[in-house]
Amino acid sequence: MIDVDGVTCRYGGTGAGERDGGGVVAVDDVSLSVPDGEFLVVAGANGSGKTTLVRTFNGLVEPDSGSVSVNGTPVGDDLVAARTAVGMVFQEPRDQFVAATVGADVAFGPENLGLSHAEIDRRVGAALDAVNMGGRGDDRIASLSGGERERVAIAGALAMEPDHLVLDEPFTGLDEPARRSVVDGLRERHRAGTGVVVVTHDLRDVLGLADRVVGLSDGRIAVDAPPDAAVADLPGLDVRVPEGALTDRGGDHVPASDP
Ligand SMILES: Nc1ncnc2c1ncn2[C@@H]1O[C@H](COP(=O)(O)OP(=O)(O)OP(=O)(O)O)[C@@H](O)[C@H]1O
Repeated sequence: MIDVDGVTCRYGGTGAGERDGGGVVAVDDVSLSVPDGEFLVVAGANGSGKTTLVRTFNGLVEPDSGSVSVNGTPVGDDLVAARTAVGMVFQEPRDQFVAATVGADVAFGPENLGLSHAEIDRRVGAALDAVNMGGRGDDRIASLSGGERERVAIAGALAMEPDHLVLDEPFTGLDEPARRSVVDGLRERHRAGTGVVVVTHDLRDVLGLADRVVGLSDGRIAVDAPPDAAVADLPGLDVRVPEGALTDRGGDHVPASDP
């Protein structure tokens, strides 16, 4: 469980305690609980605070006020526990690769947990299988397509066996087959019990998978509802919803279409 309580984050300015004129308020007094196993979509226009908010979940961003705890422990008290429980896949996966080959990259996190070689191998194999990249451990990351890189980045997070997997705009720059492949992987993870948080300003790929949609506007929660109830309000937040979703949502997959 991730618990966000009255969190405010700002960039620039002179520091905590300053309400006005203190730089940009990216997240403004947000409270939110994310239960284990939930598929949550965090939507909102560019600059609405999505990335900043989710980065507080594992201490990548420290709030100026308010608190975040994971499984009951304040994030700042045990960063390793928070980063083990909350796996993060960044907006640009290139930023998070640390090794030249797929297998070495996915193994990096588990190696840092001090696990045995056998356990590391098991986790790497399971994580690559989960994203349909089984048997590709020796491939060079530089030789992969954008969709394959995204899936390797997801595998790297999965190998930590997180309670929650957080993905920031995972579909940017992917063509439809790649998007579909990532969506299928997320659906499987969710079915297997992992909580999934997807940050996006475009709901076409994930609305059908979501248990809940939180819409941000100017750093504040403007919508917090199941998808069926949320869709009517989302276009007002400059969030793209699938064609027909306002009148006829059904099934558990909304086909992606190119912009
Ligand atoms: N490192 C930073 N320094 C200064 N301002 C920042 C920084 N990161 C974000 N901001 C500002 O904070 C606000 C929220 O940004 P954030 O990236 O959290 O929003 P977002 O909804 O994820 O946007 P996007 O969809 O464009 O990634 C914006 O006004 C942004 O310009």
